Amino acid sequence: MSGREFFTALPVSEALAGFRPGRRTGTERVGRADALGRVPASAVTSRTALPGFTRSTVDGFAVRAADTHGASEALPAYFEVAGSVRMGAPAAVAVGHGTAVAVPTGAALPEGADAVLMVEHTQQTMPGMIEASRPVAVGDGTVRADEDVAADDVLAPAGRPLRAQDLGLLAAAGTGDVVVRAKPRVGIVSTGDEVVPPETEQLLAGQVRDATASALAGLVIDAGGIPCPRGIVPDDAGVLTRTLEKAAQECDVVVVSAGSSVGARDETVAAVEALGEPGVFCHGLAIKPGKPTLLAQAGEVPVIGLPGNPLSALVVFRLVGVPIVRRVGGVTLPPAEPSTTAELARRVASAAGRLDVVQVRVQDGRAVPLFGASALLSLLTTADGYVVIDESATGLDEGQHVTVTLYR
Ligand SMILES: Nc1nc2c(c(=O)[nH]1)N[C@H]1C(S)=C(S)[C@@H](COP(=O)(O)OP(=O)(O)OC[C@H]3O[C@@H](n4cnc5c(N)ncnc54)[C@H](O)[C@@H]3O)O[C@H]1N2
Ligand code: MOO
Repeated sequence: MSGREFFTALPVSEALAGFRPGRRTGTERVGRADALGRVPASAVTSRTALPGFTRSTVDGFAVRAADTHGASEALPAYFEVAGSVRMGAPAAVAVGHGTAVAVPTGAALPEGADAVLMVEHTQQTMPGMIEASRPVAVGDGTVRADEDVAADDVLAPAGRPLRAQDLGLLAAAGTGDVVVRAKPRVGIVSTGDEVVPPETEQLLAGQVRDATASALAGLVIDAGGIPCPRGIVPDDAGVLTRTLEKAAQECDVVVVSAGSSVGARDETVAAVEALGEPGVFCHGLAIKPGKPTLLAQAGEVPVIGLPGNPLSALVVFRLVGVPIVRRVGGVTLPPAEPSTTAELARRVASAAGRLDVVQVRVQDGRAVPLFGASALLSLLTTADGYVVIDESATGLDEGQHVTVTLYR
């Protein structure tokens, strides 16, 4: 893999498609109660069919559909009620020609029945007799024994993080635990002589509390990973190299923020290069904000160098870092981000060949762009979401309908 020059910024789509480190986490078995958001390592299949028995979907009377043919208000069909089915138990009575068995919603269909008449379409004429004022077709008011899930059907595909409804289906199928990918450990390194721990009470002029590491930890958790804070490294090439080396040995992904621009103290590129083969994949992405982004590999471990400005770091990590963390954690079917469409409240300019990420507030169906230097983190906390202007566009017009990806 060849290194690229900072000022030949790589399009984001090319970076996402081309940068594919082979690292994948191992597998582990987790109980269903702990499986929310976890990623099945292989497809989870059902041992049995569900519901497993033919089931009524209405309160009514199980009958043979043929016995109701032609039934109407004027000329009802008559049935002798042979008994009733209890919930949670097999039907004790069968349905024969001209007989009906009372069934509650969800009960097992009795032998001989092939449909259920809704109670509203029947009338009791005398004790033990009902009349049906409408016909039913075979299968009406029922679900088949394998209609929800057939034996060997996939309950949850490999690579798609488990959602609440997946856990429900696993429970219905009696699946108590799942083999999932281990959560990727993501080493988070902050750099800069001016960056101090967030716990610092009093700042000297020139100092800033480490904002990026805390926010990145949140995004890592969202992406299904485990944040592994590796502290703040001063502007010292040797210390940075050793910190990154150790992080690359102990983590599945390494993220380092700041020092990847072109200033005199920007040591990150050299430190990443020192990690060895295959090395730097690209230095510079065609994205605003976030141009000084570095993608590299230490062996199979992805190393992501983010811009120093916290806003830029978070924008890039969301677009580029989160997919990498997910992939390492075995995600092949990433969840869709929540989004809405809105009318752009004012024109936004953008350069062709560059992806622009515009923070917006959404008010009354309108997306109001928020502008300010990428040094201003409060822009992100004010935003409801963001609009992406892709590489081919040179801006968006006022009144244009745009897709806003929403922050959860
Ligand atoms: N001559 C040029 N200067 C700059 C360019 C450029 O292309 N040419 N790009 C600008 C852009 S865009 C960005 S973004 C920054 C990124 O530079 P670095 O990645 O080298 O980051 P630093 O200079 O170290 O830091 C930038 C800024 O962010 C603050 N920072 C850093 N880490 C943290 C943290 N963990 N928490 C809070 N704040 C942090 C740092 O104090 C600086 O103020 O370069 C521009 N310059
Ligand atoms: O890319 Mo800087 O990351 O625009 O603020």
